[in-house]
Amino acid sequence: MGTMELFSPIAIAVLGSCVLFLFSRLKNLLGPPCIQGWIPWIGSGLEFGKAPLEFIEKARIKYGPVFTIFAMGNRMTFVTEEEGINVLLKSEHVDFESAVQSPVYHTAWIPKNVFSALHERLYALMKGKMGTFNTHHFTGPLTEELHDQLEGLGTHGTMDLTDFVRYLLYPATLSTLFKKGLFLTDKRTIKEFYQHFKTYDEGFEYGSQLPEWLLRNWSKSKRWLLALFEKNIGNIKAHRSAGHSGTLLQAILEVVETETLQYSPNYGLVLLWAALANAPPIAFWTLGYILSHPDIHRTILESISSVFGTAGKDKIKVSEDDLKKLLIIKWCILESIRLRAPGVITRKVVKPVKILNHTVPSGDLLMLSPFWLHRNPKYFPEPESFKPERWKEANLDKYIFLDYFMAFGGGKFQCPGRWFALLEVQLCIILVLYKYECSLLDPLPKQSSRHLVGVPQPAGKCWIEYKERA
Ligand code: HEM
Repeated sequence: MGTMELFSPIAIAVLGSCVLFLFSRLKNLLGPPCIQGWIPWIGSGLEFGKAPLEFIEKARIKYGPVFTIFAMGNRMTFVTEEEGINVLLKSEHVDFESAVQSPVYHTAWIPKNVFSALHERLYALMKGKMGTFNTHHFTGPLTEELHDQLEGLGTHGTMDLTDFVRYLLYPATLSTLFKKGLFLTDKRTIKEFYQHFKTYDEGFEYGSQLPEWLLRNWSKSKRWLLALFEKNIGNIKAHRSAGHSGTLLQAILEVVETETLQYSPNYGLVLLWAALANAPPIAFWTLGYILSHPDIHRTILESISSVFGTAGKDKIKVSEDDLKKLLIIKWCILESIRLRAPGVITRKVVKPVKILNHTVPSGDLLMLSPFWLHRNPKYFPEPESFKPERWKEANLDKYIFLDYFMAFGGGKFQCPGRWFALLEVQLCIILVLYKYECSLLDPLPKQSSRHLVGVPQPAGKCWIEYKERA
């Protein structure tokens, strides 16, 4: 073969792809162990998709503290211990925005350029408005809204606990963060709203990855919710109660509209999901855990009586001081969040990073599972037990959680709604247990392991019986 032939375009292309192939194998060799299945692109997606939470824990046991799962064209590298967690939370070479841009586009049609242009400003705004200096502004309005809802429950009844907490928290959250009385006005809209939000929330994870034509019902509900915001956006912007600086959504829309007039309903939808997807299931789990631990239930009732007296009929006001005296309830909420933490948080690797003796290549999604991290006995002794008293060790006065508690994520973009979420669940539990004698009619269900995004939902129904205190 002559030199000219050796350098023909075909030979160069073949040689080039061999080098690329070898290079990618080498990258894989240096990278963490990879579970890649045998079907191109889908990889281990089929098995992973069936029960993702269990799949990642089995992978950790088999492959060690850092491993990669290849599924649906994505490389997801999981970190489970200090070294990897530090990289995920602190390295300059991993990025939050690049990791969530695509899911945000799929779930709310916000284009990547708009999202990047606005994200830092909106995050700073939410962190301020719902931060520790400001949460006390929400205590009064949330309490009032919850009282109104409790009145609708009557003197006694039975209800599915999931519906019970939604019925209390959806209107209270929307009125406080969006606009008083938003959406939930007449019976028909309430029913439709609940149905569409449920479908949207349940399909959120698939919707964030798969093409929309595969998910017709989900897509219909997403469009319905977007149309609802479109119809109401003028009204939301116009409505200001006297002497108030406006709601969180109003402030967000002001910032969005400095950049574009087109995507206000889309931002409404993102905030709707963030505000309603996690806190109500946490209220479910907390009430569920309290009511299925008689000693803890009794201690809580005693502390509520010592602060507000025993009669359950008054529309009590709750002060910051009262909340401090009811620390046991906050511990129960945090312990429930520990045990029912989101399946994953994620960042994108933008420059290769070294974790233990592996190099994780750029383009990988770096993933951490708060749910499993909270079950590591190295970080939380007796991890499966519901032990509110472990929160004694946390410096909650200084707003510091326990080490390795990662349910709200961490680093620069930790959940900006965490203090608001804790407050609303606290108020909900106080007011329910003050007004009603409650008991569960079913054993507390297990968590569903179908989803990785957000707080796990219960796998089955659980009914609550409530009766006004004499
Ligand atoms: C117990 C309830 C909640 C849990 C467990 C939770 C958890 C989380 C987690 C894990 C993240 C990702 C953080 C990261 O990747 O480091 C997040 C982000 C976020 N959360 Fe929450 N959250 C809760 C309630 C709320 C509430 C009530 C709001 C109210 C609006 C909210 C608003 C947000 C927003 C807007 C983001 C995205 C922040 C960004 O774009 O940078 N969350 N949350």
